[in-house]
Amino acid sequence: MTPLQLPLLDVSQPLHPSVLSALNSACRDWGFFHITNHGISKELYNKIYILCKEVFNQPLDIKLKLGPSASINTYTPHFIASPFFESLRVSGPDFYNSAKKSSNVLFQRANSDFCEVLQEYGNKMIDLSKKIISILLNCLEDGFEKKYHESEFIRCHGYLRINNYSAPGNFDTGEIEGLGKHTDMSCFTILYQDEIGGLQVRSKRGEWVNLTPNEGTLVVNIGDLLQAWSNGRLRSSEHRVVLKHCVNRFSMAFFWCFEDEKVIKAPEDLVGEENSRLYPPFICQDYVKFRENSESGRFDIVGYTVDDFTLKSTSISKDFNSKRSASI
Ligand SMILES: O=C(O)CCC(=O)C(=O)O
Ligand SMILES: [Fe+2]
Repeated sequence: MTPLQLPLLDVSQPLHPSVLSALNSACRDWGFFHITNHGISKELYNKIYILCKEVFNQPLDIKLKLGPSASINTYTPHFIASPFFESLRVSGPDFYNSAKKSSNVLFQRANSDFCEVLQEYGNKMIDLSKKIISILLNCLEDGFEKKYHESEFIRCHGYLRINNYSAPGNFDTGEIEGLGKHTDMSCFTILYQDEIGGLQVRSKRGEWVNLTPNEGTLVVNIGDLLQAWSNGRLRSSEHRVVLKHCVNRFSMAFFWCFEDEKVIKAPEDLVGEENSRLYPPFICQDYVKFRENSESGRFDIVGYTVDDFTLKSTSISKDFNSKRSASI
C-alpha cells in the first residue's frame, strides 16, 4: 500500500494560491490534509502523554466511575469501540474544569498539572481551529471567509478525545482494528497521532490507504457537519485505526463542532442555480442524537454518516406527508 501524498500547510504563513488549489483537491477527494508550524511543542505533547498515561493506568473500577453508566460519562472503556481502545473526553472551552471533574474521581483530588496542560492544549486547538476554518472558507470560494466566518462559525466549540490503544498480543489474526470505520461528527478534527502509525483513510473506490505519521505535523480531517454545510464540496471520509502486534498507540483528536441548536444549511452560493441541495437543512443536535441512538452507545465507531441521516429524515418526512395527505 503506497502512503498517501497530502498537502502540508504551514499555518504560520499566508498561503500561496497553489497551496490553496492543492488543498481544494485534497478536501474534495480525501477530506484529509496535514498542517505544520501549528505552535504546539513536542514538550507539551510529552507532558500530556505522561499525564494521560497516569489516567489510563488507573484501576478499571476507578475508571468505570467515569464510564458510560456513570453521571460524568467522560470515559469510554475497552470493548465498546474495540477490545483495544479506551478514551477520555475533555470538553471546552473550560477544559480545566472538565479535566478536573474527571481527575477528582480518578485521583480523589484535582490533578492541577493534568488540568492546566489540557487547558493549554485546548486553547491552542481553538486558535488553530479558527485559522483552519478561515483557510477552508478561502479555499472553497473567494470572499467566503468574509461572508461566512462570523455569521456561520462564530459559535463553534470543541472537545478533546484522548485515545489510548493497547497492544494486541502476538497472534496471527490478520489486521486488527483498534478503532473501526467511521466518519467524524465534527466540522473538522485536528488529530495528533504518535509515531506508531495505523491511521487509514478510505478512498472513494473503497481502498484503505495509510496516513503515515510525520513528526511535527498534525492531521486535519473534514467531518460530517462541514460536508453537509459545504453541500458535499468538502468530503468527510471514512477512516479507521489498524494496530500492530505488541505495540501500544496514543492519539488525541480535537473535534471542532457547530453549536447544538445550529441549523445546518448550505449557503445558496454552494447550492447553485439548479438547486442541487444534497442535505435538507437539519439541526446539529438531531444528527448527533441520530448517531448516538443508531447503535446504543457505540456512536463513535459505527459506519453511520450524515448521508444515512438524510436518507432517514427524508423517508420520515415523505412518510409523514403521505400519511398527512391520506388523512385529509
Ligand atoms: O487514533 C486515531 O488516530 C484516530 C482517532 C479517530 O479517528 C477519532 O477519535 O475519531
Ligand atoms: Fe475519527
